[in-house]
Amino acid sequence: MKQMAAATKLRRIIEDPNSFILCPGVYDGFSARVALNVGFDGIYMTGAGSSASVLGHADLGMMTQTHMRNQAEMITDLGALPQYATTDGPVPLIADADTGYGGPIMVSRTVEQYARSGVAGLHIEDQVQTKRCGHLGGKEVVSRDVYFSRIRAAVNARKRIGSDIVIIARTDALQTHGYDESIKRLKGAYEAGADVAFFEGLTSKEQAAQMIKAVAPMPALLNMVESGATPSFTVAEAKETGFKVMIVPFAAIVSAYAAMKTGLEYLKATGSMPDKAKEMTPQQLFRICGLDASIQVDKESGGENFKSGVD
Ligand SMILES: C[C@](O)(C(=O)O)[C@H](CC(=O)O)C(=O)O
Repeated sequence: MKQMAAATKLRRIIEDPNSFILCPGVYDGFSARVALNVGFDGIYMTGAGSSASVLGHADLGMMTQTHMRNQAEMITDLGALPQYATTDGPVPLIADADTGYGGPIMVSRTVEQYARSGVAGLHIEDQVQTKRCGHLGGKEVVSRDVYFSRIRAAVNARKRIGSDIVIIARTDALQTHGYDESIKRLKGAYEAGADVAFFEGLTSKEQAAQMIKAVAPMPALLNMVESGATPSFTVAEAKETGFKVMIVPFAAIVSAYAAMKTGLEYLKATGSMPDKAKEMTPQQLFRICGLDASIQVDKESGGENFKSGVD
């Protein structure tokens, strides 16, 4: 059976009144592998995490469109591997697309390229080009008209290439323009053809519930940044509030940071790795990254490169 595109798969989930999708944030090939091995139905490419991983810099708009697209494509390639894809297609990736990286022409190009790279959904926001993480103070947003032109460019691009890629309209307007303006922006984005509402920086559970009602029937995404502007929601709470999608951008990176720091501090202090880390063999590490599937490819092709195994 021909596989459905990941975008179509995500679109069906969003359109199904009984579905909900939880996507942990991944930021590179390794974190994507770990999330896929754990078995999530969808994954999220965090721009903040990618910026930290690829550039070693904060989420201040330093990642270019090319960086982000390349990163997204590497991750969708992994989610399409036979060991992760289901009969109805690859594991859907929702990818951060920041401001779309320019005017309508660049937004359009971003949507086309993300779609061609197998991205299932992407979010475009209304921050100025010198953007920052949505949970930092001092944000600035563009006018409603400029924002809507970004959304229109995204929707037109999707239609032009006949893709099902899910367009998620994000607004960062709460900080400077307030709740009502943010709702106007999301509703206007829906009228312009966006599929999902992403109200950045919701400050309370009541506000989240109010927002869901206000934007209905537009489905909504919850950005669960722990210790950010938004209170902590469990998946059960997000579902009950009426969200369709929940992303947890820092799920992998904060876990990785804690473990990395502990291991490195231990090495520095003692001159040796912690016992737990020592237990992992190179083979085990590479098995996380598909070692056995790669060896199988060689074997099935008549290759003899791994005849005597790797163990
Ligand atoms: C969702 C987000 O765009 C991301 O890059 O993951 C960030 C997360 C963060 O930096 O807190 C955002 O909310 O702006």
